[in-house]
Amino acid sequence: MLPILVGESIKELDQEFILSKGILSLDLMEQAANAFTNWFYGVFEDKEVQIYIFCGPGNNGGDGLAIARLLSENGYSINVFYLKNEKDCSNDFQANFERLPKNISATNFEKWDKKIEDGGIIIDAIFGVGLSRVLEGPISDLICELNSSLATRIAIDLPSGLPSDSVTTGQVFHSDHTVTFQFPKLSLLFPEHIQFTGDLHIIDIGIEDGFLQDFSKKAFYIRKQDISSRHRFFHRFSHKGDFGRVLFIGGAPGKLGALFLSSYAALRTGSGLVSCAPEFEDSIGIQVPYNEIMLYQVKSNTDLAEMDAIGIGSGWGNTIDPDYFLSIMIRFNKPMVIDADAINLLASNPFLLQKVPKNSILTPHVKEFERLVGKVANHAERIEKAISFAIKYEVILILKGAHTLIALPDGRQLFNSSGNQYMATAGSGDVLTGMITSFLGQGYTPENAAICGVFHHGLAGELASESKRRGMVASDIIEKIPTTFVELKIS
Ligand SMILES: NC(=O)C1=CN([C@@H]2O[C@H](COP(=O)(O)OP(=O)(O)OC[C@H]3O[C@@H](n4cnc5c(N)ncnc54)[C@H](OP(=O)(O)O)[C@@H]3O)[C@@H](O)[C@H]2O)[C@@H](O)CC1
Ligand SMILES: Nc1ncnc2c1ncn2[C@@H]1O[C@H](COP(=O)(O)OP(=O)(O)O)[C@@H](O)[C@H]1O
Ligand SMILES: [K+]
Repeated sequence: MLPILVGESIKELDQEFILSKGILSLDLMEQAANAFTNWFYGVFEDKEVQIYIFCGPGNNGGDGLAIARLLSENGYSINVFYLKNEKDCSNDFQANFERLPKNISATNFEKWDKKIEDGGIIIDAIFGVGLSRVLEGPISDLICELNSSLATRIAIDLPSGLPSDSVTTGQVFHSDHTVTFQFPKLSLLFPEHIQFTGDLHIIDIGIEDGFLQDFSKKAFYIRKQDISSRHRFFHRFSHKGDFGRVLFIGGAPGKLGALFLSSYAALRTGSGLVSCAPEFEDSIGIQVPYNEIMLYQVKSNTDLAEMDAIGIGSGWGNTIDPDYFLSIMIRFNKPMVIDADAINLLASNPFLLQKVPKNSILTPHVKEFERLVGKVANHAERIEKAISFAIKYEVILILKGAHTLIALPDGRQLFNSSGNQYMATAGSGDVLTGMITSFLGQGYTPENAAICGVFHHGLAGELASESKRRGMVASDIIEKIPTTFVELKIS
């Protein structure tokens, strides 16, 4: 998985990498500028448009100057604006300033006539990871002016004004695209920063993943290539018992659909035998809309240990007796998947939290999470609370949303890359519960079940939205689960 570096380690990385390779920081800047322009050529082919590059005094500005040169050599029309005179800028800024071709006009930003031609592109190379304080004065005014323009806006490494791993209260560049180097900066994954980040592109500037590993052992970004090694593989003689027997408990009157969505998602994820136990006094007469799903009744003497995994909470309602939940946890006594109303039950009966089987997987959305841990001010605090919760209760806490966070009991934090906004539709969380429970029942470790469930769920959502967009519903995600195995070449 791709390490996410925070704080001082970002600066150390740069230094150690150039030392180990025996190259200059200027060479690494050139690699970064080449990686950026290669991305740019793929997205913006029209060389007639005017490109306005705003360069700060540090190495982010240096990147901007190197990019200006490369784009100009490739036939694009470039206008450069700098914030400080050359002699007050970083060494690599100065070196790239000297290298600017004569045909590029470079002007102090205070002399800018504030004109942007129709269809123009603004590239923000003002500040990157070296931001040291909130923006103010003329720089803040400049960003405000740029944000009001109709141009396409692109940020290099980070939108200027955004700290790399915390929230900000100041002015920030609003990007349509953020092209960040090597790994996502943590703050780019915060929901409250979406208007600053725009579409996130992580580009490789030549620092190997192995090299990054030494700088972060805690936070990681889950990508497509991280998934297949976490899967179990089945052979020709595998039988349905090998694929696991799973049970879903939930579905109070009026909320049966949630239970069926979880159950059917588990079948599509590969479970051998799927049962569901709706929360009805007499559930035997209930029509299950899928022939493959069995009805089950949880009685006081039912041997739940015969199940390989249990997913509990989808549409369970708010009238469940906490002692009933406790008896299920005690009788099953293995990691289980706890979602929705089961999470609400834990939140209102904290004594139950101590009884949750170790390594269970909790999947709250933001509101359910706040019921568990109290109000939070921002996503940075939410992440901290998720980490502490997972460590304290020795569970896997999956905080759902864009870039879903998987907080592990050993303190590691994994951020998901798959999925999109069209997944914000009723029942899509129930589908996730079904998928994770299915992998758990197929014999995956809780960590691998969580990672595979979250990644495949997001990928299924992406595939379903290709033709459905905002009309996508949770059942469409389920129908695309099998295709995710094809896409990832999982048998
Ligand atoms: N890491 C990598 O792998 C690679 C990194 N590279 C690039 O380097 C970038 C980091 O460069 P960097 O360290 O020079 O910092 P940068 O963001 O340019 O800003 C520092 C300057 O801004 C100033 N300043 C700060 N805040 C301010 C404020 N609020 N208001 C006003 N001024 C403020 C600060 O001044 P000071 O705080 O000292 O007063 C200093 O002059 C990184 O994001 C990436 O683009 C690539 O080239 C190669 C690979
Ligand atoms: N913008 C988004 N990007 C990626 N995934 C998203 C986005 N919005 C929602 N999702 C995913 O959709 C699911 C929604 O779950 P949840 O809120 O529990 O829905 P419900 O309660 O309706 O089942 C989560 O897995 C979440 O990660
Ligand atoms: K920037």
